Amino acid sequence: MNSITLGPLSKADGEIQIPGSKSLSNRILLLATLAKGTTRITNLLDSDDIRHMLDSLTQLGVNYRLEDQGTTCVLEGLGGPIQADFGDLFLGNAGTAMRPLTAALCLGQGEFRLHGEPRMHERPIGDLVDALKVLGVDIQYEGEVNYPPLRIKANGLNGGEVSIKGNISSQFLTAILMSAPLAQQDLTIKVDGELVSKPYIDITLHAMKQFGVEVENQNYQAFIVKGQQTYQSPGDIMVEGDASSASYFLAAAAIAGGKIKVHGVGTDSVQGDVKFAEVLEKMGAKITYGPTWVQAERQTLKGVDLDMNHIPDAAMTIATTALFAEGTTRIRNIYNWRVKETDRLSAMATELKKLGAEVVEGEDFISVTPVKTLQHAAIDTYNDHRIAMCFSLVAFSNTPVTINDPGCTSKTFPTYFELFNQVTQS
Ligand SMILES: O=C(O)C1=C[C@@H](OP(=O)(O)O)[C@@H](O)[C@H](O)C1
Ligand SMILES: C=C(OP(=O)(O)O)C(=O)O
Repeated sequence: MNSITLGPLSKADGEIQIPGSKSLSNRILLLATLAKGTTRITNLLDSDDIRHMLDSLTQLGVNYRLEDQGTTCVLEGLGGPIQADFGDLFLGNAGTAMRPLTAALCLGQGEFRLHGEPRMHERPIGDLVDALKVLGVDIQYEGEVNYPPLRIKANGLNGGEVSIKGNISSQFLTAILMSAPLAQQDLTIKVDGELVSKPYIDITLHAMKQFGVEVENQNYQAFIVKGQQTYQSPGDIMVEGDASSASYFLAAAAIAGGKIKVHGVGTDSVQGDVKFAEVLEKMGAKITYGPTWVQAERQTLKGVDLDMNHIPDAAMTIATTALFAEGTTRIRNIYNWRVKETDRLSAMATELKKLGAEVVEGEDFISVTPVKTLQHAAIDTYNDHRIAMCFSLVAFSNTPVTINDPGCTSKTFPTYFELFNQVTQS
């Protein structure tokens, strides 16, 4: 298997322009498709998750052209539902393509099959399917109940009232929200139980607003959306930098000597993962912000004990940053790590232990206590981009680290190791 060995490194210094947000790129592509008018999207992320969305749009007859090495997309909106009669869509392991497209395809009239990589077929989607069935959709599982592949015979989406469980993934609610304005009547969506990853709903509502649709948000417990609306293209729209991708560079500076300024995310950002910088600050790092940048600088770090349900992706970066902090770090309320690219709770515990760290894996938490000297280990990445990226930080210890299958960062950040090498020194 392909692998890279990094470090030992002693310094992280420089400025980084972070690539576009995955969450915003896929939301904007879908909304631009449903909207009236042509949208010019700049700073689009060029990665596997976005390519799966774009390839699906091509198959569904949507016209767009890519410019600037895939970071600009000029897309002709349909001014309503997707018109295709048929589609057999491969969505890799992109939750932000699979879940929103499942709901959006129900708005039209065609027959569709949605499938993905083997892991996508292990990631639950039953809560979304149940809600779509209540809204009158003919949607079936091809194999195991609750998991893709799915088959849809679309005939529009009814309005009315629907409940959706919020405790597995916020992407199910995001999916229904984005399609709701094109439903046949007004729709009230009630959230059943706890809503995980709540800030991602703010990203959804923000993107919908940019396309001219307002949602009544009743304290994240119910959402009211008027039916029979038309999204309006804003014309030009820029995708802000990816706050989860920024986390690795901010952590690198907080751990190593030096200073890193990340451009593309800042106090103006709509992404919840910007709050990762606040966690670093709580650990002791020096953080400064501007509207579109964040800078981190090293100070002595100490462990924290925090609920990180709102920043599940960036929380993985905290798990490896914890190796450089005094005392124990406990990351709580992250149950849904288990249903992402891999079972992240189990995988993170296994790989952190390989380095010699003391790790406790709970049902919904992980705690990490560092040791003075880490052992050299070959880190397995489980086809999980974030495992590859967050373990690169181990290179700031006195021992090198080997990352197996580093190419898996292509899901959201194909140029990660290139940029990491640019701002780090031995
Ligand atoms: O809506 C989104 O863009 C996302 C929501 C989160 O997933 P969950 O809601 O499943 O936690 C996050 O982990 C994922 O990377 C992107
Ligand atoms: C959970 C993630 O991805 P997805 O959008 O496929 O859910 C992630 O990027 O960490």
